[in-house]
Amino acid sequence: MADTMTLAELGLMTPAGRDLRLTGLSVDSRAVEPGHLFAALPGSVIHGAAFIEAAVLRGAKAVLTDAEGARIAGDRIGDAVLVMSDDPRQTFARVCALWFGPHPETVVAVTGTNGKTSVASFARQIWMALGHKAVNLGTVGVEGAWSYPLRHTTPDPITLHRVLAQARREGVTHVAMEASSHGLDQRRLDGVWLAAAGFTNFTQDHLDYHKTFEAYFEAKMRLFRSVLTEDGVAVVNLDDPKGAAVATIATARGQEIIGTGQSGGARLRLLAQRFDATGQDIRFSWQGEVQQARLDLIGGFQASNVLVAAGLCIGAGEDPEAVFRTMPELRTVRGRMQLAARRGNGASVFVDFAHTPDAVETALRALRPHVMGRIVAIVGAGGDRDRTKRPLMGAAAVRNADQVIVTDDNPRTEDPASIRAAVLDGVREAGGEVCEVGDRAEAILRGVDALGPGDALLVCGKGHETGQIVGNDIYPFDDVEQASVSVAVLESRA
Ligand SMILES: CC(=O)N[C@H]1[C@@H](OP(=O)(O)OP(=O)(O)OC[C@H]2O[C@@H](n3ccc(=O)[nH]c3=O)[C@H](O)[C@@H]2O)O[C@H](CO)[C@@H](O)[C@@H]1O[C@H](C)C(=O)N[C@@H](C)C(=O)N[C@H](CCC(=O)O)C(=O)O
Ligand SMILES: Nc1ncnc2c1ncn2[C@@H]1O[C@H](COP(=O)(O)OP(=O)(O)OP(=O)(O)O)[C@@H](O)[C@H]1O
Ligand SMILES: N[C@H](CCC[C@H](N)C(=O)O)C(=O)O
Ligand SMILES: [Mg+2]
Repeated sequence: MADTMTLAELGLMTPAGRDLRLTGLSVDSRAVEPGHLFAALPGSVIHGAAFIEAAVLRGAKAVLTDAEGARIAGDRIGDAVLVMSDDPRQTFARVCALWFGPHPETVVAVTGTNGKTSVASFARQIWMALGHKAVNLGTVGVEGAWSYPLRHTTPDPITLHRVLAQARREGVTHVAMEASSHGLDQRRLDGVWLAAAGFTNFTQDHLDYHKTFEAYFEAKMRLFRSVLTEDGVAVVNLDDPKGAAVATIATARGQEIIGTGQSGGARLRLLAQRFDATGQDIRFSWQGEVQQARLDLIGGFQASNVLVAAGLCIGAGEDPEAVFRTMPELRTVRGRMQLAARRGNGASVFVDFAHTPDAVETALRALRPHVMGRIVAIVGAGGDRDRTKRPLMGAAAVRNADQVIVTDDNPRTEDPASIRAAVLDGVREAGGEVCEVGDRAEAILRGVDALGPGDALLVCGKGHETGQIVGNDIYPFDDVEQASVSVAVLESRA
């Protein structure tokens, strides 16, 4: 990382052709230190230009903004130098890349409503099995050959480039990162050079932010339209209804396509799956050549994620045969169809991160072929998030489970009872057996108690999370731990 850099070294031009030396970068006026460049970005709540005066008072020497920002700032910019850009978020992302210096040699990114963390983890596991020093970066932080906590799935460009440059210094050569729709829309990863980019699927989420399905899809497509260059490889799950549209966008950019899935046109094509209690065997073909592999992973959709991950590794230069040989070593991602506990009567408890209608449906349907008895589902929806998905999640649960318990999942600043009521509306509309248990620990206990021999419980929504967010507080809570505790309590009573 540079101690200081000039505007010219960062590729920034001022209207008067002035240059000056900067001591740092910030997007938040409260983080500005003397000599910083302050990026006054158009926000979803307010334009950052409203804070230019505060940033200059704290010593900002240069301000990067757009025409609207310059208008808002007026003469409050004082002696600081104004740098204008039509797309200041993109310019800022590129500035961050230059400031923090090179990232690991090979970076791939994956987008999609569901499956990003799983694909990123599988790609990292494949690389590590092949002897590379690799990490995945996203919802679960940075994991693998080097670890680092993160607050966002796709961090802001300052954090992202600081962390990537540090990973390189730690000897990391390969990174698989998640590209969230917020991150893509806000150009957070526009300064990253990608070898390959992947698409898993497109269903409902985050409409609170994007407003329409079209805007949500277009945000995701920025990965192929803008971030991945022409010589990058696009790995596209063609089984998704939007897969063909994604492939068309990538082809128009001249990107090489690796299609995955059951579709006839897939270069990495899934031919057959056979499920058992601990995982599945898959038959697939690579450019027509048939292969077979054992996956110790629960859920048919995990095979789809594994193929996208394999495609990304091949797209980034690995030998396909070597990649396929690593498949039996892949382990489930924390909190994704994770076997958390087993009762004395043989019933299993799985913890999964399903927090969208499609994920709830996919996860429950995927569990079915692994289970001989009934399936009980625990479901809840997050507060301060897309409200329209709540009844749809309830309906998805009741359509695909034999019994449903509705509970709380991070109510945040909303009234938990009204979130549960919205989920219950969906359950009742679809018809089916349901009970409401607000306290999540008790819901899990009751779910485990309901299990007979051969039954399974799927605890949806929190996956790897270790807290329940109520108001602005986070209370320690871990579904995997609660599942074990519940089994222990019930077995000791038996
Ligand atoms: C909705 C959203 O993504 N907001 C992000 C966005 O904020 P914003 O631009 O809308 O902020 P704003 O409040 O309108 O303020 C505008 C500008 O003024 C600046 N400001 C504000 C106040 C002040 O005193 N001084 C100041 O300079 C802000 O830094 C900002 O640049 O830009 C900020 C700075 O980069 C981010 O911190 C912030 O992420 C918030 C914290 C967030 O929670 N984001 C979540 C929703 C998110 O990004 N999630 C995704 C997806 C997860 C998933 O897949 O489910 C993720 O990648 O994690
Ligand atoms: N390919 C898939 N198709 C449908 N559902 C999936 C798929 N992969 C995972 N899921 C479901 O989505 C949940 C979340 O998976 P994962 O964490 O990999 O997704 P993500 O895209 O990273 O989510 P987030 O946007 O919250 O970061 C899983 O627990 C599972 O229920
Ligand atoms: N990245 C997602 C995770 C949701 C997890 C779920 N437990 C919830 O709180 O809704 C979000 O912040 O919308
Ligand atoms: Mg994720």
